[in-house]
Amino acid sequence: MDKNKIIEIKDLSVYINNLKLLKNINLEISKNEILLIYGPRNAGKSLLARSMVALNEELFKGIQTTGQVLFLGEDVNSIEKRYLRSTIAYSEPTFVDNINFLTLSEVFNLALRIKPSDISQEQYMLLEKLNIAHIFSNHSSLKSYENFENWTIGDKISFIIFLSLARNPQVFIFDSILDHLDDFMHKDIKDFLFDIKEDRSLIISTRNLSLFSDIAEKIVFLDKGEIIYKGSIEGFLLNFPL
Ligand SMILES: Nc1ncnc2c1ncn2[C@@H]1O[C@H](COP(=O)(O)OP(=O)(O)OP(=O)(O)O)[C@@H](O)[C@H]1O
Repeated sequence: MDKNKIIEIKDLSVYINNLKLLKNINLEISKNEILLIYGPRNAGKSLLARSMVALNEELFKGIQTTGQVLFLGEDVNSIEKRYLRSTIAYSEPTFVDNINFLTLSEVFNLALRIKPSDISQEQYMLLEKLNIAHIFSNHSSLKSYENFENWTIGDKISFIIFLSLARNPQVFIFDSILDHLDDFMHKDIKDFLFDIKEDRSLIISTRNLSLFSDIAEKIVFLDKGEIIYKGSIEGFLLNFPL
């Protein structure tokens, strides 16, 4: 098997209530690669992204899948879910809202089994790169950020990336979540993602190609559940000028 091939999708179709919403998808994702899943609203980006962590069946009734999604050669449906979702870190915009139901201490305890004030030097440096170290710089700041309602959306997205990284995943999937960053955060997060892609794969789904075309190598253009184009960004822009 090609060791660089991390995810392989073979003739994947997804039906909900007998409606074919993803149509015969074939796709490979390799190590060290940033792949963009690009397409308009309802193109099927989330269905495709979630199929890589076997999540659609858990979320929706009346779903039927044909074809296969392989992670390192193994069908994702036969991989233990907890392991699958720590090695493929999937995040999407509802995470940003759902985190409001917990406090910072609770999230730290659940995810890392430590208190926010007990982070290591290494973790602090990571938070610095993600632009959120100021929150962890002293007790009074930690106190004022204990409630996530006091965080900006950008800070919460950075924090979600921090938590995913702690589990050392081999693949990151950002399902539309990075579209919610402002321009200032965008540049820093993109630099950060470019740094961490070594030995990993990054999959970014977006409706806004121009935000990520400078860091991605490969693009899949989806429309109405079908792959319309798959290949290099340059090739895409030649065929489908923005
Ligand atoms: N649970 C569901 N029941 C019925 N149809 C669904 C369900 N989930 C998704 N769909 C349909 O599947 C299609 C693809 O949806 P999906 O959420 O994957 O699109 P998307 O490209 O991620 O869109 P967006 O950019 O708006 O997030 C849409 O037509 C959507 O209406």
